[in-house]
Amino acid sequence: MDSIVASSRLTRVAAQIGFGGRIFCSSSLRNSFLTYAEPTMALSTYEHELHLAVRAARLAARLCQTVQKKLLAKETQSKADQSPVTVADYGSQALISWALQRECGSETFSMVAEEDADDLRGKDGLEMLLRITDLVNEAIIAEGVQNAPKLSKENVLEAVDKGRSQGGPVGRHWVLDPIDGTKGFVRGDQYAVALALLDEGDVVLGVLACPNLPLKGVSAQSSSGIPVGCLFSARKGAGTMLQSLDDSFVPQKVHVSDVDDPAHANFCESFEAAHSRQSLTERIAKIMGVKAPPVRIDSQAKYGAMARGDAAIYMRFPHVGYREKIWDHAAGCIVIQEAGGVVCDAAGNRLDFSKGRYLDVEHGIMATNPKLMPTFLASVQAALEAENRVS
Ligand SMILES: Nc1ncnc2c1ncn2[C@@H]1O[C@H](COP(=O)(O)O)[C@@H](O)[C@H]1OP(=O)(O)O
Ligand SMILES: [Mg+2]
Ligand SMILES: [Mg+2]
Ligand SMILES: [Mg+2]
Repeated sequence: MDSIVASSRLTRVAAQIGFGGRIFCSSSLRNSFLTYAEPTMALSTYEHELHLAVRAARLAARLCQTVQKKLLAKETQSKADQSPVTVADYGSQALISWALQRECGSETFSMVAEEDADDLRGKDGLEMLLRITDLVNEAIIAEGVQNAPKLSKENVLEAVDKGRSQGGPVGRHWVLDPIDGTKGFVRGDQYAVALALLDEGDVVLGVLACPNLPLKGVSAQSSSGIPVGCLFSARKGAGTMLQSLDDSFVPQKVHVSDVDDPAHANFCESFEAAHSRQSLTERIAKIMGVKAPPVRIDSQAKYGAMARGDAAIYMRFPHVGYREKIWDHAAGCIVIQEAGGVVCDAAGNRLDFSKGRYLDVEHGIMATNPKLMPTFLASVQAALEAENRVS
């Protein structure tokens, strides 16, 4: 049975306790919570942690939506257009860090996240820090969190700086991109709050909150009145679920496209030409026999869209010298894999998230269904060889 449906009883109990009660994450303490909540109920592995991740990502997504609305309506005073984005990045990271530590305890908590609080400390960062602190407190109040103390600016700094962990192959580490796709966020387009859990070097769960992604497929994007706001969640061995961010949509299991003829396949890639070598991806598509034009979307929303079959192929080939980070792919990778897809680098290696904050890959990252993967890999290698011959 899928994780979201199977956890409905726990969800009810946990929802009653909310962020006001502390639900522990270590297995012994978790059992004590379960004994208290429901003596006969057994939790599948990581089910409880997935529930916490979904709640935390949803909370952060609401903060991002608030900031994005102000940004687009130009209600926010802007020294530079980047400023409100930074507020949302920090706010999202602080909220998720705070929410997870509140539930899991802070003693053994480890998080590898994109942002740190260096720029917020000191005089120049004070105004921004105060705005972030307000946003975070407003989000906690709006969520109706019981017994939540008001966070001070020092609490916010600490929460953000909890993301400095180096990760690695031992123990558990949360992996967070508080806003993935900053450029899409500024444009009013796609972005994602991406949260995953690493256990002994393996990604065991992932959540992608995509506030602007249409519920009915990415091609519905331009039509007005189409409901938006998707939340993808995946747990090792339990599949990938899609639910709406506002809970108006019954959670359902999703699968990658099963198309096996490249002529009927489409591919997705970065919206930003500066993030991906679009001449290379065009060449790969041509060699492979893909006829449809690329679907260009910002952020890991691409992985979510692909997990439900909006596109059959994912390509990301950054410009030479760019080094990938684990928070840009951990959640998206398990969302695809649990939906039946395969993710690897251009040499066919699985992605290794156990090496620290960086993700070292050969040339780029690719994903598709198992039927298309051999042709896809061969096409990528042919395109890279052709490129080498030319240069
Ligand atoms: N020069 C770059 N090349 C590739 N990716 C980049 C570059 N600069 C930032 N990114 C990151 O690429 C991701 C966006 O992916 P996409 O290009 O598929 O939309 C984000 O994680 C973004 O960081 P950030 O999290 O700060 O937005
Ligand atoms: Mg990112
Ligand atoms: Mg980011
Ligand atoms: Mg960034």
